[in-house]
Amino acid sequence: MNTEIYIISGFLGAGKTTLIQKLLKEAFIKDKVVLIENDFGEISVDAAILKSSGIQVKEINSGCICCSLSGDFVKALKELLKRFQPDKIIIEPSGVGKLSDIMKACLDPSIEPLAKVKLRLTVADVKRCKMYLDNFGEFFEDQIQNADTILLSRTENFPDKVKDAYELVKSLNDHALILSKPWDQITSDEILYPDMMHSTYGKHKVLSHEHRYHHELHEHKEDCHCGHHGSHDHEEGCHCSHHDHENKCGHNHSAKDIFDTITIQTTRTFNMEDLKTVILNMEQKAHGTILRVKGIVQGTNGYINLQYLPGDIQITRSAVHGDMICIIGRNLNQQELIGLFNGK
Ligand SMILES: Nc1nc2c(ncn2[C@@H]2O[C@H](COP(=O)(O)OP(=O)(O)OP(=O)(O)O)[C@@H](O)[C@H]2O)c(=O)[nH]1
Repeated sequence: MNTEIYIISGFLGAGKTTLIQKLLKEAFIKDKVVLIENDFGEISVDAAILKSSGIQVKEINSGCICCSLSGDFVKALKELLKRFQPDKIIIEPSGVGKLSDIMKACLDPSIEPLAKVKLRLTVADVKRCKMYLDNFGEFFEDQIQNADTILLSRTENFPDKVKDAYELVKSLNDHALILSKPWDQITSDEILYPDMMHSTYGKHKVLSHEHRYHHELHEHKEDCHCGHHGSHDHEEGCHCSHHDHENKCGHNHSAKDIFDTITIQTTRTFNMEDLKTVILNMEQKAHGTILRVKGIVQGTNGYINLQYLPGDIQITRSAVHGDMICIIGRNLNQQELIGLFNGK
């Protein structure tokens, strides 16, 4: 039997890892699952967290799957399929990865006989999606436009943002199913088998997955406006958003061109208050824009899980051990940030 591939994409901090934890617990509990993690730092914080779920995790770090590692990714995927013969593979691309690139790899002729993409899901944060679209549209749009299910996150915290977020993602992709229920009210079945379920928000034309992939793979004629061009030849006059720029790295920009990532290993023991102070100083010292920070560090009473998004800091106890912090942003001052976390 073919392995099923589930791609869980979404911009930085949208909730991909949280969703994967939910799926593993609720829906995939009896399955043999391998998870492919492509985190943005040198060490994957998400992989460490997800390994604690007891599943096989393959980390692909330091770069986006799509660009520098594209050949390696296909190779790694093939090896995993042959070695583990899993029922399911979950791929969590980096928050600044492009879903179209992951799809391209999964449709590689060497993968197709072994595994089929069952779901392309993008998580979109209702609070930040407009900001991400305005500032990092190339990545955000690609994730939204290539999804067949879009799951809105943080809807319970920001109910007033749900309608606008819904309209925004729908304007970018009107063939996807958009799910907007708070996650504690939505079952994994509703997420994974949406063809049988209904969304809470508006009516959707729901295509079966089979139909969607067929749609993706059909031949694109000159006047085709389907928005899902994957592998046709792009002429000069073509305005679709999926050009294969074969002369360069495979697409317009890779995450490395746009984002700075800093990985800090620290032996420092933090108390909660220290860490809060560091975070408060961080935005000032960074000089540029910090988009996401996450890490696991030693605390005075056990390990601490740090999750930061602009305007949102979460510091909780961690069952998983670690000594690493990853920061992603733009125009960051690396030395200042390393010094800050190391107490210098
Ligand atoms: N309240 C609320 N919090 C959420 C939701 N989704 C994610 N979070 C929180 O947001 C933070 C980031 O979530 P992750 O699941 O790590 O996000 P991610 O997309 O894997 O992040 P990156 O891999 O760094 O891009 C965590 O602290 C989560 O608990 C949601 O729907 N509601």
